[in-house]
Amino acid sequence: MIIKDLPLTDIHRHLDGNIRPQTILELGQQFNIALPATEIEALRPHVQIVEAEPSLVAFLSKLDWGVAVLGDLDACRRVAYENVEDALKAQIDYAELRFSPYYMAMKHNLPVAGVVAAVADGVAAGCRDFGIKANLIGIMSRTFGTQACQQELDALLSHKDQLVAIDLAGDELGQPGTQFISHFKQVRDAGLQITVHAGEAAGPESMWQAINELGAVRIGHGVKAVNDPKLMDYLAEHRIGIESCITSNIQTSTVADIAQHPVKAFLEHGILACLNTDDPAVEGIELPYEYEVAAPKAGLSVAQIRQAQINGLELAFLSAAEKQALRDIASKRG
Ligand SMILES: O=c1[nH]cnc2c1ncn2[C@@H]1O[C@H](CO)[C@@H](O)[C@H]1O
Ligand SMILES: [Zn+2]
Repeated sequence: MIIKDLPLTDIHRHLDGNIRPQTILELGQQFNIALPATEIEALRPHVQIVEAEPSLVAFLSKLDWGVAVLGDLDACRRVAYENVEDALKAQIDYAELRFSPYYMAMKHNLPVAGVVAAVADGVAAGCRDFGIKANLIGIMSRTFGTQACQQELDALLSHKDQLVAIDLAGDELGQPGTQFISHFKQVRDAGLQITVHAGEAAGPESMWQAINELGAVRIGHGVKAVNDPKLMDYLAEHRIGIESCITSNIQTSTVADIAQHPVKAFLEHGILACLNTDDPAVEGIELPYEYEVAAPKAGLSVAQIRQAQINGLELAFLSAAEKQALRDIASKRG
């Protein structure tokens, strides 16, 4: 259940994993790109998860058509803008939208820094038109290796004033965090916050590495922490946030059975875990589904779901004053 008089946040939401199937069709037409289908229902299984995929990497391939139709910077601006509209429709008060400019630029050789500017522009226009608050997190797509990530980081840091944090996403098993120590030193030197996808495909050691060597203050997914009691204690004690994405974890086969999802154990342990979507259009879900269907199936009580909602704002990369402003707005409407 969503508590109406508390701010609703989605702080783990990939903008480039949330490109509408209809927009994929339209942009495909606009840029003369041959898609696997020309009609929305036939396209859907190519861009959306139908049943759980065998692995994270298999799941991630479903994002590929969405970025394949980004034929110019205006297309990037459009999907960024539509993402804010989607967030409003999902009742979200504050979103942290993350995106990988290299991944978005790749297919049509767009200028990577240009993609960052276009996304920032589209999100700013969306926030003005739809009246919600959003910040941007820049992603380094580890799947494409360390050199591509350095190029991606250069582009992101050239627009660092538009970003609140940097993330590392993609193939966690194939490209371990140990390869990205120098990248994250640059992120810390630039004064940006750090969240890292870890403990999703790889084990708890990947989370320790993200915290100790990369400087992560939040972890995306982190499901494998349940296998490491010392890490559970550490996360609680040091207030390292866990950005849980229950449905995503089922669809990537990271968690076999939703009733066994570790987010309940995290909350019981006093860890700051919150509920998020990950890639809503690809998953075919939205944030209310995570609160109203997925979280109860994962065994969360009403009080635990409420705590998760509170944690989402607590973990947000916002100042205390910005958080209070969001609380004030929500309490008036409740
Ligand atoms: O659940 C996830 N785990 C790891 N990486 C992800 C997930 N969802 C999307 N991406 C990755 O994020 C970038 C686009 O924002 C891409 O690198 C995509 O593969
Ligand atoms: Zn993610």
